Amino acid sequence: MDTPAPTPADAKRALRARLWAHRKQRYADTSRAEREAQALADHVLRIVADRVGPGGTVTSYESWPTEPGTGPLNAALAEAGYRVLVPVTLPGLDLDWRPLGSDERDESARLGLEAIDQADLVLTPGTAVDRRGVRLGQGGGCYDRALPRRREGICVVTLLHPQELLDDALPAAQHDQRVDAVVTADGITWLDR
Ligand SMILES: Nc1nc2c(c(=O)[nH]1)N(C=O)[C@@H](CNc1ccc(C(=O)N[C@@H](CCC(=O)O)C(=O)O)cc1)CN2
Ligand SMILES: Nc1ncnc2c1ncn2[C@@H]1O[C@H](COP(=O)(O)OP(=O)(O)OP(=O)(O)O)[C@@H](O)[C@H]1O
Repeated sequence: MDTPAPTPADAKRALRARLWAHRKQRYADTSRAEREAQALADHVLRIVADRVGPGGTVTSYESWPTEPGTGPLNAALAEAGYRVLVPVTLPGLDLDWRPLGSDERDESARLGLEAIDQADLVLTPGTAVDRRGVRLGQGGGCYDRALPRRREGICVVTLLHPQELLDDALPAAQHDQRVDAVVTADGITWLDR
């Protein structure tokens, strides 16, 4: 019997597994991770300075191990007087938002699903992005649900490791929300969309 042809979802799953294995191997070296997190912060702060007014709102996130580190970035944004919101993942894999520094378990700190409409710039995690701005995430579809609630014209910037901006096209589905730019420790790339 023939093996069924792989679906786009199968292709995404296989690609995530490959890229995550690579992250695990390369970023076991914490000094490399720290160095790259600082460089990433410097690049993102340039975009923020260009696009977000004083005291404006940026949605960021608290990085997991082996993701590009957002610790130095989030600290620098707060220090510079920006309002930083981070996601809270709800049971249905939609995203609520809370201020950076609040307790994730404190339900009274939550701002609601619509709070992404307060953002002047949206930063997202990701696993890979292609040259058209198609983003591969964690596989939950969380950002695909949240991004349509941002205000019109607000840029979406995905933070990746350098080798995760792909020249080969990613499988794209109808629900996939495209991103405007990728920032890695190597610099900023604005994408054709
Ligand atoms: N640091 C960081 N924070 C982040 C993200 C991220 O990528 N990085 N997210 C980026 O989106 C959101 C969390 N994404 C999530 C995606 C999937 C599952 C999850 O539980 N997945 C199940 C499978 C669910 C299903 O298939 O329906 C699992 O892994 O068992 C949890 C969180 C918000 N916060
Ligand atoms: N707007 C939406 N409403 C309901 N389900 C959605 C929506 N967007 C995506 N999904 C579902 O979420 C699942 C995962 O989508 P996908 O593989 O594109 O996630 P991802 O972009 O990698 O994840 P994430 O955004 O969490 O980082 C798919 O089964 C998809 O059908």
